[in-house]
Amino acid sequence: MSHDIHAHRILILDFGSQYTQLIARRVREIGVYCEIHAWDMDEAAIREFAPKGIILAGGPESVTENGSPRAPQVVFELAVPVLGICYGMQTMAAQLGGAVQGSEEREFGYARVDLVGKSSFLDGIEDAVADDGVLNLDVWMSHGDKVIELPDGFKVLASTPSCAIAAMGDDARHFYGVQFHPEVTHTKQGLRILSRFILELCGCEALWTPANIVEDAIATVRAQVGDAKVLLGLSGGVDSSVVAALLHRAIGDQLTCVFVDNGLLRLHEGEQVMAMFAENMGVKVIRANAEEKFLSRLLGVTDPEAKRKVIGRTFIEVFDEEATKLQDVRFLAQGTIYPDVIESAGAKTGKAHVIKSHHNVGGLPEDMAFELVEPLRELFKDEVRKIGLELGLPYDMVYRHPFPGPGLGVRILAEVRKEYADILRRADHIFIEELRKADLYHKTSQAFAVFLPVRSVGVVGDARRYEWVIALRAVETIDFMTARWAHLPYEFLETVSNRIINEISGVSRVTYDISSKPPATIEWE
Ligand SMILES: Nc1ncnc2c1ncn2[C@@H]1O[C@H](COP(=O)(O)OP(=O)(O)OP(=O)(O)O)[C@@H](O)[C@H]1O
Ligand SMILES: O=c1[nH]c(=O)c2[nH+]cn([C@@H]3O[C@H](COP(=O)(O)O)[C@@H](O)[C@H]3O)c2[nH]1
Ligand SMILES: NC(=O)CC[C@H](N)C(=O)O
Ligand SMILES: [Mg+2]
Repeated sequence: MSHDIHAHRILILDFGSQYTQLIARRVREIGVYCEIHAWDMDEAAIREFAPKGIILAGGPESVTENGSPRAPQVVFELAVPVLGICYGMQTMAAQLGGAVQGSEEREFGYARVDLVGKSSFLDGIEDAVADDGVLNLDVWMSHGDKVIELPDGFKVLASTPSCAIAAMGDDARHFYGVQFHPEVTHTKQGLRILSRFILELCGCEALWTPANIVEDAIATVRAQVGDAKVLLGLSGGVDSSVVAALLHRAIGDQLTCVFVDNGLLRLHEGEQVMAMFAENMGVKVIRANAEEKFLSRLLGVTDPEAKRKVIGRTFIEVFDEEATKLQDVRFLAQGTIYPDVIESAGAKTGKAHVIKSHHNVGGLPEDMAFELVEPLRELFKDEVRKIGLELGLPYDMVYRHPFPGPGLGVRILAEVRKEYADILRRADHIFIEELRKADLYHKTSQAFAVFLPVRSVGVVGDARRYEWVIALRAVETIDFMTARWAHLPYEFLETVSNRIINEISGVSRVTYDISSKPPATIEWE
């Protein structure tokens, strides 16, 4: 391989902020590999990680409280640049001899900071020049506490009327702190500020590009797998499709995909997956028709968590059966991506509540005979998509909305029955078809229909109708952790509603879900 794309890497220590993943995505966007670890990461592990620079992220706690988190001391002893953002800046100040003042009052939202003092960090980056000749930056703030005394060696780089030390820096050691959030798009020069830190001050090269990532992943998979056989569960969703394309390029015929028709898929999904992979790309795909099996196991099951568990177990059973038929399959490939890894780490440390069990995380049996191949483990969804395009998958496949493994099973708010699934599939298809027609599909992040097991009276062509209710759900989100319901035009919703009620005789009423996440989740179960 021509270069090690992981050699130039940034370490991000997380203090529990909502924005830490966003920082990581920005660093990757700049073209540099990074990892997020908890703030109490082991000192030896930090040394071994050998970062070219460290970012201390934000967090909900207050540095002024006893027992609040601190950065491991080694962070300041590695002789690499360190950037503290918000809580990260505050703890940096406190740990290096400055002082932080607590406050109940939060400064939240847009702010204009004055740039004061020269530094290799912020020089030449500005939004505007005020009448008095002072340079300004438009930034986004979210804090209560503030640094009131600089540590030795630091000077003030930016200030606002309410926050005298809005940025600080020590050019000799390349330690910097910003009270504002450069990772959010509201901070207009945020990406330039982060680029300056990562490319110029840390001296990282931008090696993390789709072409390099693909080349690296192929080499890694070949080294891991040798000439053994690999089985991949292919859903037709973005992640497993990208894994299929990647493995096909890396190991060709050693790859066999199993597409499981569990009876809970979208309309024509099976045919589309087979056409795309088996017919066009020459990938070996087995279609496992397991509708009977899934539906019979789901009989009488109404609890959402119970459904997810039944579906997860049945998937593994089908994979096992197919692997046995193929003989000597040593590896099971999965489309696990970086957010899955971060979120299940959170679940492991007990810091996060289990809201719902995603079918593919932690669902694998302990005594599983396979070794795992997970080439997307380090990637965010937007990176997975870029890799998909790099590998030649069509735009429509790469930019499709995600579809959960339990599929329509968690969109039928009752016992799963084939007649319900058939109605839901058609309603969902109409909704998606209209979104595409109205050029709204790519303006929403995820959209689908939900089957409500409630009967409602209607009148269609002079006749009474007493049938089921369909709810439409469409959201806008970047990370699927939080989401806003999509403000679709009324005329559009009207068209969809009319089509569903007119074309599907089992539906008498359509509603639109106007809940955001939180407090609601994206799926209804
Ligand atoms: N119908 C299916 N047949 C085979 N494997 C499946 C099926 N549904 C899900 N899987 C497996 O479960 C994994 C997780 O599903 P998940 O929905 O998170 O990812 P995806 O379907 O690949 O992508 P997307 O998030 O875009 O839907 C998939 O990568 C795939 O390996
Ligand atoms: O593969 C999956 N297996 C699951 O069990 C599962 N549950 C939810 N989702 C998807 O995750 C995203 C967030 O969904 P929630 O807000 O409902 O938790 C949304 O994109 C959901 O569609 C799943 N995906
Ligand atoms: N966003 C943050 O990192 C906030 C830091 C700290 N909790 C404060 O309120 O100032
Ligand atoms: Mg999916």
